[in-house]
Amino acid sequence: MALLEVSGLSKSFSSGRNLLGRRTGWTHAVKDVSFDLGKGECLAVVGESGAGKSTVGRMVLRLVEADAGTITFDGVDVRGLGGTRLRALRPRMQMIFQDPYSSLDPRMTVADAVAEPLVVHTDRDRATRTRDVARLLDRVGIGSRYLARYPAELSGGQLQRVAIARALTLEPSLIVCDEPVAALDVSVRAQVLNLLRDLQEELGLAYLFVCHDLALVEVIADRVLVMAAGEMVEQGAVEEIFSSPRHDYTRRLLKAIPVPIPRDRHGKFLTPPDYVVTP
Ligand SMILES: Nc1ncnc2c1ncn2[C@@H]1O[C@H](COP(=O)(O)OP(=O)(O)OP(=O)(O)O)[C@@H](O)[C@H]1O
Repeated sequence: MALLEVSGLSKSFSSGRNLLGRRTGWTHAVKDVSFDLGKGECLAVVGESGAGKSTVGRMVLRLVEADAGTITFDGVDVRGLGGTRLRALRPRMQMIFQDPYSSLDPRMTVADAVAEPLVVHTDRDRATRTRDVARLLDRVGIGSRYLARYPAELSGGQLQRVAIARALTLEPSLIVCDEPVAALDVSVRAQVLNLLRDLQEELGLAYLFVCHDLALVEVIADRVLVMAAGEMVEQGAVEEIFSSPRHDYTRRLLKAIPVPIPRDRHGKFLTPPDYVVTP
């Protein structure tokens, strides 16, 4: 059984109101999307802007309510869950957003931001929390001198590492990564991607990796789901889709791949100063 099974997922948003306050139309953001995601696997959801990628990720976590379809996580019908049972499931499914500046509370220190899920969802005492937070921050490459800093004092790359640590606090088995490196400087993208890859391997995490950059998909993902205008275009193993795309739309996306981040012979992204970033 897959960790996550999604079937027939659909969502429309009201796309505006006229002067009388009447709805003037609907955007069919996601139409009949289905996929499976195994434990420890990475499925990339790709497509152009507005294709419906983020909406799929948000529906899986119930941050946006689906209009139709089923979402089964570890055998549990996610759409059927209410209050307490949904809260109980939350720790196991986390999200990393594109913009770490807006995903972290500017009034919380780094230590408090990472500790917060532990305060809300566990009864660990302060000393245990402090130890766990320090260990997590260390694991994502943030030294203890940053514990008392505020988000405004950190760089984008450091903040995204803090957001990753926060997502890991409750030991999730699935993380929805919504364009997690798109807002970062090219020079730190590779570092954050390597971190995500290493964590996935170490912790057996499954990633639903929303992304528009196919150059990253080739390295980070096992399988890829291509979306256009809310619909599934095709899905399959990355090698299969990259070497023999069945659909013209996928071929166009593949042609538009920007210059990839260089990699070493093990597939690890090279980080400066191993290569020079030319803007
Ligand atoms: N909360 C919302 N209210 C109204 N329309 C929305 C909302 N969220 C998304 N949409 C619309 O749904 C469609 C799909 O949006 P979505 O953000 O899922 O696409 P995307 O593929 O992730 O694009 P991007 O890469 O630009 O984020 C778009 O037309 C968008 O404007």
